[in-house]
Amino acid sequence: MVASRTPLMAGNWKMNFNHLQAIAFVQKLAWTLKDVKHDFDDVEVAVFPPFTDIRSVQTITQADNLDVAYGAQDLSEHDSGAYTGDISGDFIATLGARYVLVGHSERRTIHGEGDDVCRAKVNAALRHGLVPVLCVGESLEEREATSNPAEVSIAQLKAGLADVKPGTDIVIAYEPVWAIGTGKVATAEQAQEVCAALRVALAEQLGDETAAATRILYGGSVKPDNVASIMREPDIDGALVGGASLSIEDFSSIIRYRSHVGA
Ligand SMILES: O=C(CO)COP(=O)(O)O
Repeated sequence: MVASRTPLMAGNWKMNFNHLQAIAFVQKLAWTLKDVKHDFDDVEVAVFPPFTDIRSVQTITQADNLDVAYGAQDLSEHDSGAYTGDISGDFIATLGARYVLVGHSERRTIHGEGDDVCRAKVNAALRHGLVPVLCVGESLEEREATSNPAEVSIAQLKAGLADVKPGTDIVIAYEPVWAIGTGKVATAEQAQEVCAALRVALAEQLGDETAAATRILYGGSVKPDNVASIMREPDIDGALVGGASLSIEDFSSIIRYRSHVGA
């Protein structure tokens, strides 16, 4: 269990960067962040590269003694065997990864992963000592069809965590589908409203102590110019960044959000 809600700034590279590009990117990120460590002392940084890059990211972070965690963007719900194309949580953990995304909206919509699959994947991650980052969020149609914008996310959270025990180290990422890759960021108030409701749902499911210690991230068009206002909200403990995490300049600025004017 995390002792406190250390802010987590996570870059989801999606299907970008081959392993050679990943090496160049992480080396440059290390170089860029080296002299400004005091700006983000108490912030945890993580990247989520494609599977084929993880070994290279491990090597670079070890060689440079770099304080950047990494994780996979998905995992198999199975541990080993005849599952062509699947990647086991065991393989990911053996590469020194700390995290794994589960139920990203692109997996849910493009690959048809429903709540049962997400639940099995959360359990698989935990079996291998990985911290699952369970992604939840509503589509525009779902948001418009209800008076409670948190309804869909709460249902996804409860289903995904159905077998999780109190005290387990997990991360939740609220990513409204209508804000992903669209440039349409949720307002800080909209993001806070759902994240606060998710914390209440966490408390109902796993108890107050776990809910108070669990990090809830916001994702969806996070950029250097909106991250500080999002991070000011009391129930938002970090960001899951897509497009802007592919730019050294933008991602390092997001990591250093505390140094932004007015932050
Ligand atoms: O899906 C996301 C992160 O997982 C968000 O992507 P964008 O930051 O590109 O909107």
